[in-house]
Amino acid sequence: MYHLVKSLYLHATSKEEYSILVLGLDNAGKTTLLEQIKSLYNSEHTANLKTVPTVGQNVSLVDLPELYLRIWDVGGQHSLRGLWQSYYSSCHAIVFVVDSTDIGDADIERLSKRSNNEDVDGRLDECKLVLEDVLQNEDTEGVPVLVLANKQDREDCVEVVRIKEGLVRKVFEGEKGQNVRDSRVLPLSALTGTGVKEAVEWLCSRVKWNKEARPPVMR
Ligand SMILES: Nc1nc2c(ncn2[C@@H]2O[C@H](COP(=O)(O)OP(=O)(O)OP(=O)(O)O)[C@@H](O)[C@H]2O)c(=O)[nH]1
Ligand SMILES: [Mg+2]
Repeated sequence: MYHLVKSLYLHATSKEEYSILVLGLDNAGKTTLLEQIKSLYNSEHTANLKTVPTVGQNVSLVDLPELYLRIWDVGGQHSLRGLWQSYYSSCHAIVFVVDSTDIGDADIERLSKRSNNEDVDGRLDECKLVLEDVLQNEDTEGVPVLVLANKQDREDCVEVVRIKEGLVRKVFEGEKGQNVRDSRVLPLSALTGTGVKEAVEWLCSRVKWNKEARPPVMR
């Protein structure tokens, strides 16, 4: 009887916890995004928008009405990207943050046609290769991916529709895009907070949708 009551109590008081892995090149805005998420869902937290490059990881547990999100923000510098794969098998969704001001015109088809001395693409090629690498890893198979076109507050940003059509769709539909998976591209300004709520809402709906393939942990 005690055990029954205890398990009923635990069932009534516990919530599902899902892990979200935030990836992207260095300087994309991952840590700024995490700060905004924390301040949006925790009234006691004031966002620290004076970030420094992440060496290692930042992790936060976000308490939402229906579930918990454990958000992992990992360093995006080249030398740190090798660590990303150790998070893949236990994450429930991946957020890939793109700096919309550092990817030229976001048209990967034109990349191959340009001559070597034309340097107008910012980090488009690097961004494409890194995203492909994430999608190709067998441990990310079937994991929902949210691409965030960040820094949309800046005048020199590329619009989200171009990032979607010129870069993301081509990577996802290309031979390195791997299997069909749930994905979305959304605009964001991590600095001002515009688009943060929509991003979190999309993540919540997709991790629940995918919970048979990647079950949550109870907390
Ligand atoms: N204008 C603008 N600047 C942003 C935005 N998001 C981030 N930044 C700036 O971009 C720089 C890098 O932001 P971080 O959040 O530290 O980038 P990161 O992706 O965590 O970088 P790493 O930790 O090196 O991987 C900082 O100067 C931020 O203030 C944004 O939406 N708009
Ligand atoms: Mg960081």
